[in-house]
Amino acid sequence: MAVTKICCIGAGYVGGPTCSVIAMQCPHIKVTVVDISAHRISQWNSEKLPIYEPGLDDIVKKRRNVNLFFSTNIEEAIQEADLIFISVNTPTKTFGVGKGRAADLMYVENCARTIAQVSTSDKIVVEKSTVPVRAAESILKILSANHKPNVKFQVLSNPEFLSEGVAVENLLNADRVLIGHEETADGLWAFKELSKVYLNWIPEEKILRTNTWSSELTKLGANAFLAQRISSINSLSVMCEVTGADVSEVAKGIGLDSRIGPKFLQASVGFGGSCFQKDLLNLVYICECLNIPQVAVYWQQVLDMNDYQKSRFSNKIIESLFNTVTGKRITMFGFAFKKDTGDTRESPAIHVAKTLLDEGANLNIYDPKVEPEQIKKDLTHPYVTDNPENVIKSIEIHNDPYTAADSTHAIVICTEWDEFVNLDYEKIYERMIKPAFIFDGRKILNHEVLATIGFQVHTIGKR
Ligand SMILES: NC(=O)C1=CN([C@@H]2O[C@H](COP(=O)(O)OP(=O)(O)OC[C@H]3O[C@@H](n4cnc5c(N)ncnc54)[C@H](O)[C@@H]3O)[C@@H](O)[C@H]2O)C=CC1
Ligand SMILES: O=C(O)[C@H]1O[C@H](OP(=O)(O)OP(=O)(O)OC[C@H]2O[C@@H](n3ccc(=O)[nH]c3=O)[C@H](O)[C@@H]2O)[C@H](O)[C@@H](O)[C@@H]1O
Repeated sequence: MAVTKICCIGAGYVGGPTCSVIAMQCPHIKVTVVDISAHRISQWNSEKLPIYEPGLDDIVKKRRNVNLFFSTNIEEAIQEADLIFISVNTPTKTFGVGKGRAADLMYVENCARTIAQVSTSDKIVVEKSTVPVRAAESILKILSANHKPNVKFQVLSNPEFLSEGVAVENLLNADRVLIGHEETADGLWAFKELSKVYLNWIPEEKILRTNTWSSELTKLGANAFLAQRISSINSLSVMCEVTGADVSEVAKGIGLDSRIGPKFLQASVGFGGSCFQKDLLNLVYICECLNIPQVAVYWQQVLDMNDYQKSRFSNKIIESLFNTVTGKRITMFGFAFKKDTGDTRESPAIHVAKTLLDEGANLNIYDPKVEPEQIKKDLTHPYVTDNPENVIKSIEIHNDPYTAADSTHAIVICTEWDEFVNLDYEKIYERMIKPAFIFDGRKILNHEVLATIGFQVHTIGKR
């Protein structure tokens, strides 16, 4: 069998871009991305895609309705596919056993049940969602217990390593494609079939073959390592602020060691995004279940340091503004969890906004890509406030950075959007209440120039 039809369940930040790139690189394969959300599918079929990702619009325009399809007809897409990616969300559980820590595998399990129920031919089922180690075992058990006669399944683990904002670039030039398979002849066969899809554009030496459990654990481990580097440099940023060292200089000096390397050493307001926290919590929970508390405590510290960094930054804003922000108006530049995405999941900006709102501040928020409705949704979520009406009264969402800064006491940079670097800060300064403050949570601005203009400048990791 050669794979000619792929179905991807889950049209999100992973399923959408990944399948668009597969469709572009494999014109001979029909790729159908399905979702239970009719709204999401209609967005994928519209002019304005549901996610902002540089380069994605072009690919979708070229391949949509050629060999790339977005559909809500999940059963049909599963039935006709040779290979099925499960790319659904695996959020942190919000209830029951493991609440607040374990990954909720409900959506993955639902997919497995649907696949088993509707499949009338053999399938390769590929776990692309990030899952706890040994999740493939549960998927296989569900498939095996519910399948139609004479239908066989192989389950592969093929975790995704893309970063939002550079997803297309990451997918086209992946550092590696990791495929874990069952250690049997059928498992090896399934590995080869999936490899053949990637070999259309990924060099063979970049395809890494492991057993299923290694593959699952590698994904959690990779995110834990990346997050750990950020917490490590953020911990040094605290020391810099009390000693007079400069964290940018320290990071450069550390990163020039070829054993360490320069990436992921950018001190910040703290890491955000849908995965680092979720995957670390999951790793910690797995360690506790495996009765290895020493390892659990080790990784928990990465999260604790991140919480500390987010609180430190928010508290610094209040302290600097003479210990009160009640009734003051503050500008937030950036709401997404990083630049070049409209995604706000676990964005540190939400933490900063919550702290300031709790203290009675009013906020003018500007982000080039986050939808106003999303900002309102995030800031009126029960985790953020028990008084949503009050929050709505206290925030203004702007579509221009200059009006956002008008008559405010301070600007807080929460996201490192390139456009913030080149704004006319003299013009902005003139329109602000004095003394005018800038809190650069991303270390992207020229602080000397800002100080010369008259701003009181505060940043991370530098006195
Ligand atoms: N966002 C990212 O950058 C990355 C995410 N991941 C992992 O990939 C997985 C997916 O993440 P995202 O794409 O960000 O999630 P997402 O929330 O953007 O998309 C998931 C989609 O799955 C759909 N869905 C849920 N259950 C379904 C079902 N039974 N049938 C059909 N559709 C269903 C949802 O409606 C949603 O549209 C997660 O496990 C995540 O940890 C991995 C690497 C990168
Ligand atoms: O599993 C996932 O979801 C993905 O998680 C991250 O990707 P992503 O969250 O999209 O973005 P990152 O570039 O990793 O940034 C995460 C957060 O860390 C922050 N960050 C990043 C790098 C740095 O040096 N300092 C820093 O504070 C970013 O601003 C952002 O808030 C990983 O980088 C991907 O490899 C992985 O596939």
